Amino acid sequence: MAGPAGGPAISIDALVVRRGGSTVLPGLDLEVERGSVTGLLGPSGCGKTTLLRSVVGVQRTTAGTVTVLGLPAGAPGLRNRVGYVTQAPSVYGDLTVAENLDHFAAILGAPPGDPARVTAQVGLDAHRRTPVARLSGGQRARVSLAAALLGHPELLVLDEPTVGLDPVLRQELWRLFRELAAAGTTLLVSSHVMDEATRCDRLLLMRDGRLLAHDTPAALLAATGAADVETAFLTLVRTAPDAPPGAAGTVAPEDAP
Ligand SMILES: Nc1ncnc2c1ncn2[C@@H]1O[C@H](COP(=O)(O)OP(=O)(O)OP(=O)(O)O)[C@@H](O)[C@H]1O
Repeated sequence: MAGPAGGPAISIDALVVRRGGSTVLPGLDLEVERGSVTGLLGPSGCGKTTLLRSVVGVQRTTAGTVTVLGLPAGAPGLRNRVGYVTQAPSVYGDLTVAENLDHFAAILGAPPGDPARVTAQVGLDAHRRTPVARLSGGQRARVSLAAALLGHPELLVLDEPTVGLDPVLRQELWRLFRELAAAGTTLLVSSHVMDEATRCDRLLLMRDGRLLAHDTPAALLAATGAADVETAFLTLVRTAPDAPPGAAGTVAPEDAP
């Protein structure tokens, strides 16, 4: 069922996506290695969520191919192998943390003990019996993350998982992401927060649905001569061929992520 174990986790070839009458991804190529943390960075509206949706197979695509763990994105065989956390928490407010996780574990056929394991991983042990509606926004986001960790997915696709979290929690979550990658999980993580970029193995810098760069943080800094990833990004934006005026996601300095 699995693709070749040594193959890339994600392989995208000439992907075109149109949404709402405009072309969001005009022809994107990408390979993501297994067991790595790849950060997807770019201004609001540049197409990050659209790319993540394409990887998990919930986005209607116009052309191109998206291969995930050796199978077409969205294939039934990937259901238990890919975890996806959207920006909006996707858990039931009227159920407790434990009830939510028991519910999703049953659907996935996750092993017994998995709900307790993932609850501890996201630091919500003290809230197991709390209805999700009574949690803070950051706690709710961690319940969604816990649900995505059920069953030990090989690929985790996380859309801005640290939004609304305080610095301590962000640091703890990044520690968890690094632990998961060290154990062989592949993570694709979108973020607006450039200081999180240095925690990634590789960075995808996106503008107007195009990848301006795909490299290690150190190589990006070396190539641009910038002292930090935000400056490197702006340097790349200035030197990249122009996008059409007013195109979605065009970076203005004050809009830089
Ligand atoms: N449901 C939709 N229907 C039509 N167009 C959409 C829809 N969702 C997003 N778009 C458009 O697609 C483009 C890319 O949106 P996308 O959500 O992928 O960007 P993003 O980089 O994830 O933004 P953000 O960082 O704000 O979440 C935007 O121009 C947006 O207006």
